[in-house]
Amino acid sequence: MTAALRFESVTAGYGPITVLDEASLAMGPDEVLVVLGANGSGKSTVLKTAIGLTRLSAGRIMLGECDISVLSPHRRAEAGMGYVPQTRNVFADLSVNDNLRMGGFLHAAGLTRDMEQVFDLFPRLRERRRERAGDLSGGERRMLSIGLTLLLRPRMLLLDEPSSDLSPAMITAVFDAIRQIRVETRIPVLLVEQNLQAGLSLADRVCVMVRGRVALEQAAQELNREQLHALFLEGGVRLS
Ligand SMILES: Nc1ncnc2c1ncn2[C@@H]1O[C@H](COP(=O)(O)OP(=O)(O)OP(=O)(O)O)[C@@H](O)[C@H]1O
Repeated sequence: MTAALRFESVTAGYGPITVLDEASLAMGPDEVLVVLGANGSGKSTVLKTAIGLTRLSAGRIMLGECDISVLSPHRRAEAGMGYVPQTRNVFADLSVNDNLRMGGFLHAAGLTRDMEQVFDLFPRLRERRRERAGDLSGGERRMLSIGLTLLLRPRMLLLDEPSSDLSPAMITAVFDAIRQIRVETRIPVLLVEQNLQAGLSLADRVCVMVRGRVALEQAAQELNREQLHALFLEGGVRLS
């Protein structure tokens, strides 16, 4: 079966700095692949490399049967890669409604329906749709950020630490929504997480990064907790 996204011995980084060191991983066409690892192990760099924001010095990246290693980020977005960054990417001075109207400009004909789908996923956004995005809580902004990406009708989702800086209740709401997106669309998801419990709750496959290398890639069901502990300790983080 052809993977939806595959890294083949990818070495990549920022300018002269190498972060990913011959990283290989594969995400099936109907799969949630969760990338775990300690702080600074290179998780976010995996996503940034997937969407073309780093310098690739060796290896290649395949989107289905296509080698996208030299495609620009906007071509990768056109090819259906929907990226939700960790940092806020909403227009603080615009209302929730106007953010979504701007985000949905590519599919204007179906915008009303698409916006309703976003509001169905995130009822909290419907309640606050006339308020400035800058006045939303961190969790609500994360919801809006995911909603904006969904309006592009992506063929895969790449999510960078959707749990970061959120309260437990917000983490539950955001992860329930990701689960719902999967039920409705079956699109594959590449999810970077530091929150082990949240990440594992969605994972079909797990990949653990240690200092820029893929130290483990395995079906979530087969995951050996001891091995996971050892890898996190190697990466400098003690699991609770
Ligand atoms: N724009 C950048 N320029 C130079 N170095 C960077 C840049 N972004 C990240 N790095 C470095 O790359 C390494 C991996 O960072 P990355 O953000 O991928 O790790 P991470 O596993 O996602 O960490 P965290 O969980 O803390 O977000 C770190 O040493 C970091 O300092």
